[in-house]
Amino acid sequence: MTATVAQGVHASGDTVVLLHSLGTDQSLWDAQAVALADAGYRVLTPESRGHGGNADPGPTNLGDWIADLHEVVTATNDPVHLAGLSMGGVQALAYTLTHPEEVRSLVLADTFAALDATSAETKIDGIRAAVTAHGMTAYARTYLDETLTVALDADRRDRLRASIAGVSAAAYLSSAEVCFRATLADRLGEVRAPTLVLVGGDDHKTPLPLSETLHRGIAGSRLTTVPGAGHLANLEAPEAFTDALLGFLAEQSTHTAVGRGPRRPC
Ligand SMILES: O=C(O)CCC(=O)CC(=O)O
Repeated sequence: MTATVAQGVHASGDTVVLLHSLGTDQSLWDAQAVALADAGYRVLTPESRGHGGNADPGPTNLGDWIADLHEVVTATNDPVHLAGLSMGGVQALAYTLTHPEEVRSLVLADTFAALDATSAETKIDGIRAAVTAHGMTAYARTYLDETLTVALDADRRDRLRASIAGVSAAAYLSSAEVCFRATLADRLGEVRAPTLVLVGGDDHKTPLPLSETLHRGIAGSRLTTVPGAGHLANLEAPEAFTDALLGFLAEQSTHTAVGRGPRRPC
């Protein structure tokens, strides 16, 4: 994974690692990275294999993602707050189960621990057929039409479309296979990190029942619905999503988080 630090203000607080979804890149987190940096966190937004600036051909199993993330986290020399959306949430959960001592807190947004096997294979078959027959440029348009429930501004929508179109079909498919075939539901009881489960109220890609399963399985977890948002809840309702994230992290942080307000220079 390539890792970049959000343009730095207050970079001395706890580290928050934000993991993007299938087809997107670190810019998925632009709004939250700025808000978290303003609140005093050090923010890392690594890019998954085959996504954004990460030229790797794609993962072969969950272990690849865990190993990549281990490099990012160990370089911080400190446990991190780990947040992931959809595919990023699967990565965050798998990482927490493997390296629990490195995770201060966990945020699982619009994601799942396991899909039922039939719907996982149906999703994978659909992606394989679409990206093979029509390529990623066409797939990116379909993705936006099927995923967004809120009209993004034209520039944001274009950047999202370009990030998806920029992923190779092979990397998209291998990432989807690893993500959708994850079977972590039986291990939710092992999670000890304080956990926030967030889901867009109109997320029909990873709908509420999947988040309810996470919430039920992870002792002491909190479930928050983001009203008026779909699958990319942090883009579709950035204020509400960011407020929920900041509020949760403030309770878990070892530094005193700075409140929302104008950015201060380093
Ligand atoms: O590619 C799709 O149609 C859905 C992607 C998905 O649900 C996983 C993700 O957003 O990470």
